[in-house]
Amino acid sequence: MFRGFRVNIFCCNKRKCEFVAIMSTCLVIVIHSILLVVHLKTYSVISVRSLGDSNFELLDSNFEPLDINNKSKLSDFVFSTKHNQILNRLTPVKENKDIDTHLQFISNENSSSKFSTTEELKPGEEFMNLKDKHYYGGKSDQNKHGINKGLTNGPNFTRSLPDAIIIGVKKGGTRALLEYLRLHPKIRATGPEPHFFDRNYEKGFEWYRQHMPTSTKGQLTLEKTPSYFVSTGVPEKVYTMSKMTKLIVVLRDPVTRAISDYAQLASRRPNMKTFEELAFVGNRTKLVDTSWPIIKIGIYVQHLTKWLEYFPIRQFHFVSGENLIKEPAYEMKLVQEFLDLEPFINDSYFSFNSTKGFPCFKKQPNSSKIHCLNTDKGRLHPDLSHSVIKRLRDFYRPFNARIYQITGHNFGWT
Ligand SMILES: Nc1ncnc2c1ncn2[C@@H]1O[C@H](COP(=O)(O)OS(=O)(=O)O)[C@@H](OP(=O)(O)O)[C@H]1O
Repeated sequence: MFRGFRVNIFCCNKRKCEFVAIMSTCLVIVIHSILLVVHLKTYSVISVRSLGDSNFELLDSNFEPLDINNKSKLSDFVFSTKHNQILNRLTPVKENKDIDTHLQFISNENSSSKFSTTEELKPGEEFMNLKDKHYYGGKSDQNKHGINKGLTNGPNFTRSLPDAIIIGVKKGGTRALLEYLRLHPKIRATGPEPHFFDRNYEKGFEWYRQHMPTSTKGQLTLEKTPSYFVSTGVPEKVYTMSKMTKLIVVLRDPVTRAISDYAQLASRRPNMKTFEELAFVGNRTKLVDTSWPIIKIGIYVQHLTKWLEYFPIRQFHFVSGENLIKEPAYEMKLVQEFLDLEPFINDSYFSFNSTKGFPCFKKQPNSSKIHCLNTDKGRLHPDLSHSVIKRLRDFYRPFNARIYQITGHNFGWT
């Protein structure tokens, strides 16, 4: 009877009836798929950004920070609301020797049929690609250039363009400085280098902001990309973002900096020419080859002059790369002053590791756990002859003298 009723209502003949049945089934499938996608997008995936063993943030599927006290949101996941317990439920964060930021993309345990795999993302590249796909809105405030300074993601969280940038120099000790600065509760810093002003500028400031960590009111946002110091056009672009940006430069003896840079390159390219072959030109004259980027980076005054066309010298802070190793707490005191921060990072955070020959640090002064930078920081340098070193020192001396004058600081490079 029911069959007859359906046929009477929808179908004039059998073929038409079959057609209606197929179309209805398709419609139901499409509606289900849409609902599934909406559900997945909204609830089923979260990411976790680990900032260290006890420090991390949870982001929802739109990469909005999750308020972990908001149980209604978390109830979508089978997680305990305690930080460590949440972390324990993830596949272990891959040992991160360089304490860079790691992201993990995990499935909602409630919806294993939808996402059955756990995908681990590498820091940096993958993190950025993934985030490119997402955009989240929110209230924003604009600076005088019309660029949004901050984007509000709820009552407490904001992603802000950086207040300060460690712009250089490559192999100066920039990673150490950034990791030390992270110890300060008023500082939020990116792990990977965003390379916004030298490689990703065309992606726009919104892209840049997405790569900044979340921060709360009163916290400073920071990033480090050492190539900014020497890259053409970067000073103007940073100025366009904000002429108030504070600029930090870690300067290291340009001779040891060049050797360090070479050691890094050579470690990746086994058949590389020797340092001497690359650093000098002319068989007899043996002039220093200023076109070799490794040499060119060390002519600090040339690069700084370009920055000074846009920023006054008072907006820079120069850290001695050598002293950052000898007296990290003292250098940190100066940086904190420059950033108008309470002096928080002091001697009690550092512990010199004589095997490594470098300071390591604790995340809490009374903690027994000591963190050191990866072994690619503090590499063995190639042995160069005295005459090679002397020629390089003679070459850099006049440029160094100008740097001492401009910065008002004698770095003591002989
Ligand atoms: N605490 C601590 N641990 C290890 N290494 C330290 C530290 N402080 C400063 N340094 C020095 O940092 C040098 C690497 O500099 P960067 O971090 O700026 O390098 S990079 O540009 O980001 O590749 C690195 O250079 P090399 O020694 O030539 O490897 C170190 O001398």
